[in-house]
Amino acid sequence: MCSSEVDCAIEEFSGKRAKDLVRLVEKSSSSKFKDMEKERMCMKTSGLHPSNPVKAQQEKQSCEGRFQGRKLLCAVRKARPLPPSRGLAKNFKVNFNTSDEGAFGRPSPFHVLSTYSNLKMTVLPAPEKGLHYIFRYYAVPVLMMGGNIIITFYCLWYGKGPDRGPFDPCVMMGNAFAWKFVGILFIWCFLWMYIGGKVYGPVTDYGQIPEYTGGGFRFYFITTASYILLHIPYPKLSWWFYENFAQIVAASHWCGLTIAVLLFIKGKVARDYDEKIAPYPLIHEFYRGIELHPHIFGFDAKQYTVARVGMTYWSIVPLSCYFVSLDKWGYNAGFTVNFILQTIYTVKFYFWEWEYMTQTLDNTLDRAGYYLCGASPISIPGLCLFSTFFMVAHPPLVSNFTAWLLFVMGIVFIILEYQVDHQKTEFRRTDGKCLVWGKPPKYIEAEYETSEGKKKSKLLISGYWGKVRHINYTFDITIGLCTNMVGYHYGIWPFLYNIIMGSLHIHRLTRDEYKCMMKYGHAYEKYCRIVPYRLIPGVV
Ligand SMILES: NC(=O)C1=CN([C@@H]2O[C@H](COP(=O)(O)OP(=O)(O)OC[C@H]3O[C@@H](n4cnc5c(N)ncnc54)[C@H](OP(=O)(O)O)[C@@H]3O)[C@@H](O)[C@H]2O)C=CC1
Ligand SMILES: CC(C)=CCC[C@@H](C)[C@H]1CC[C@H]2C3=CC=C4C[C@@H](O)CC[C@]4(C)[C@H]3CC[C@]12C
Repeated sequence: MCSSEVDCAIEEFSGKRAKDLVRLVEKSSSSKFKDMEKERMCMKTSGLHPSNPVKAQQEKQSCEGRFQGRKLLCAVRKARPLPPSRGLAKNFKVNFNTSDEGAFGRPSPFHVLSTYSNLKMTVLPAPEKGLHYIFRYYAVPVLMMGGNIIITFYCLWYGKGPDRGPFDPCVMMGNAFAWKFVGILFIWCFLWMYIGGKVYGPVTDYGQIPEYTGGGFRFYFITTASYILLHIPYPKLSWWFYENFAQIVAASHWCGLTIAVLLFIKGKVARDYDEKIAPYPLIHEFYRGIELHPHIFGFDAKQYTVARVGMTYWSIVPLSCYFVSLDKWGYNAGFTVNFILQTIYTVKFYFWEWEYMTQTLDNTLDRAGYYLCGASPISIPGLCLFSTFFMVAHPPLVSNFTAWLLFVMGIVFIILEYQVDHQKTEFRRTDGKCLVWGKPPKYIEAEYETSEGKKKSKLLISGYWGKVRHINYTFDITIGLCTNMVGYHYGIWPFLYNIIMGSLHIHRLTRDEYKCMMKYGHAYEKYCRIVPYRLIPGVV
């Protein structure tokens, strides 16, 4: 006999495990994290823990009762009916009706767009079908891929300035110069993947040790120097580059798309690791990617497409556009500032490439699909560097003083962003035995589960990481603003990168927090309580 309506509902749900789960949840002191914590606990109690994919797969059936969990919670809380489906995670949400808002707040609307890729798709059962499913797994990939192409080519046409002529869709096929240029660039980057020692990333939960090519800094200098030296035999090289830029981006896009298709086929038929992944609609898998660290021709696909091909554009686009602008208009303080800041940002990237490859979400959470590998060869030159291209035909009108003030601010933000990223890397590298702002760091001990059992980690609460949870994103946004602000007289156009990357940053931070919450549970909740702000101290 059940002693109460609540217990009846619990027994009806799935026995003692569920009862423990709900009681634990109800006891939880902080309700702002209940949704996430319940999700974790349901996964644990039912064997569906994210870090135990194989076991999870075997026991997947045993979580059948989770759908009744929603019914159960209504009884437990005598609450309002649950809100409509939120897709993937919904199946585990035993109680969604928390009225508390807090540091973490309600699951953000940005979750809808999230890929949650490293949360072991194995353990997350296929989402329920419905409108939300169609939107998230069909519409979002199509909109992102289609939108990316349409916006890029429209902007590249418009950015050419008053003498642009009518829009010609044939640019999307490239031309002979563009294909030669892109062919050489891709092959050059390809060859450099074999030069330089090996660098290893953190072992994944399914036992893969990601392997990357070192020597990024040397690659950057030799590539940039070679490009500059090529101007001796071909003095008009920068002009050719600028005049054929849309075609170059188009050819680069076809190459990126081909790599994304190859990665998709490889993920379907020849995975490097037998990581169990739940099936999703093909278009979503293509967009999100299937494998986490696929190797093609013996090297890491994400490093090749993002850190080598993509970031090479970040070096040669500003260089070419600056040469052309000098030729066309002479010295312009605004353009000079834009060029120098873009260049320093690239140098900083290569200086920090190892940390990018081993520590960042792109490489620990995101999979190798269209989003990273296919889009980088088009989006880095076409969107990230659009403002620089745009300013060739629309020279900045800011005063020298404003331009150099923005320069100083940009440099300060680049240094700050580097310090934030480096502070975390050093802290993790030394396992907390380092100085942060001259003092031994404070941290929260966190624990997470992997297929080899429990592991320990630390969450830094000193230094920048003790002030705001994603202050590196804030600095990244401000670097972009200082770089492009020199063109503000031309309205919204120079800020295209800021708008798109700003949205990607917000999407990214929700994915990151979701990942950390699932990985560390209460420890991350504690971190969010100690450091309640996400981007700006005292504000948001
Ligand atoms: N210009 C551009 O287009 C973009 C630039 N960037 C830049 O790249 C850099 C890296 O960004 P990204 O990888 O997204 O994010 P982060 O460098 O913020 O890395 C997030 C990860 O760091 C760990 N972590 C979080 N909080 C703490 C803490 N308090 N102490 C210790 N470890 C913690 C967690 O991983 P774990 O599981 O190891 O605990 C978390 O998943 C940033 O500087 C960002 O601005 C990023 C995106 C786009
Ligand atoms: C669909 C669409 C528009 C996708 C664009 C995705 C990519 C072009 C970007 C996604 C993540 C971006 C980056 C992450 C981190 C970086 C470190 C920073 O120091 C340099 C820039 C970058 C490599 C940046 C580049 C663009 C992305 C790969």
